[in-house]
Amino acid sequence: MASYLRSWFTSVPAAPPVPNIEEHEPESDDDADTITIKADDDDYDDTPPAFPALNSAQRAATSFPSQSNGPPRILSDKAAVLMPPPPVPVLARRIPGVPATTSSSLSIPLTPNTLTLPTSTTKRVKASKKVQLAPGHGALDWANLKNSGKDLRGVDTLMRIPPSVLKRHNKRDDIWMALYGKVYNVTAYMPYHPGGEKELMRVAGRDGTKLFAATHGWVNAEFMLDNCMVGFMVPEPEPDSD
Ligand code: HEM
Repeated sequence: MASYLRSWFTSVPAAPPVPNIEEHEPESDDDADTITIKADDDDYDDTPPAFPALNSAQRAATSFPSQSNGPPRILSDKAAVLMPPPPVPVLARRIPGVPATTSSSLSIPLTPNTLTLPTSTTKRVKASKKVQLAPGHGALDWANLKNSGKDLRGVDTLMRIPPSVLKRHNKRDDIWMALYGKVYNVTAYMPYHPGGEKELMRVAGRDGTKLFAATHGWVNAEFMLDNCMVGFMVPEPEPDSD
């Protein structure tokens, strides 16, 4: 057994010999076919080529004598001859809130009223007085009802209506009002009014033009209520003097 093991160990082949690498200086640089790889990085010349090339026509044509051969000159404060800055416009020099004192004909007259800065950037928003309308009573619903062909006037013909007659129609279920000289039966419109029925009742049976214009002059009541019109406002007739 021991002899077997001995013979097994002694028959293991020996490791291959490590080659010994040595650096050699090239014998001669004159040989053009030989490319020599130098071991030391310090021997490389990393300077970039001159651009434009030193012997280029571009460089020869330059008008700066100091630049003829070297790299471009960097402008220093001393060497640079710069244009003076443009004059500052009069308006740019104004102080907000202070009227301009200049008498220049081109300056805009500044008054504290027009140019004072707002003291706050918060926009004051007037609280809306719109009411929650019942379902099915929006602007479109009213437009549909108005154009449905249903009689919303309650009268056969347009009439001449004096204030005394208008005054008789001042109840929730029979409400007329005058707007810009025309009289409307707004009974059907009541539940559709975004400002609520209470607001309309304030002008029930009287001329509501002033209040209407003060609240929402932009609303086109003439169009919205065209099928509710019952007549025109006229002055009260003179009592018979018999
Ligand atoms: C019968 C004629 C009238 C029509 C057709 C009418 C129509 C309207 C409409 C379309 C709006 C909504 C406005 C919007 O969206 O900004 C509105 C809102 C309002 N209306 Fe009238 N209106 C009438 C008469 C009046 C009158 C006579 C008053 C006052 C007495 C009044 C008081 C208001 C108010 C307070 C609002 C809410 C405004 C808000 O805070 O946004 N309306 N109305």
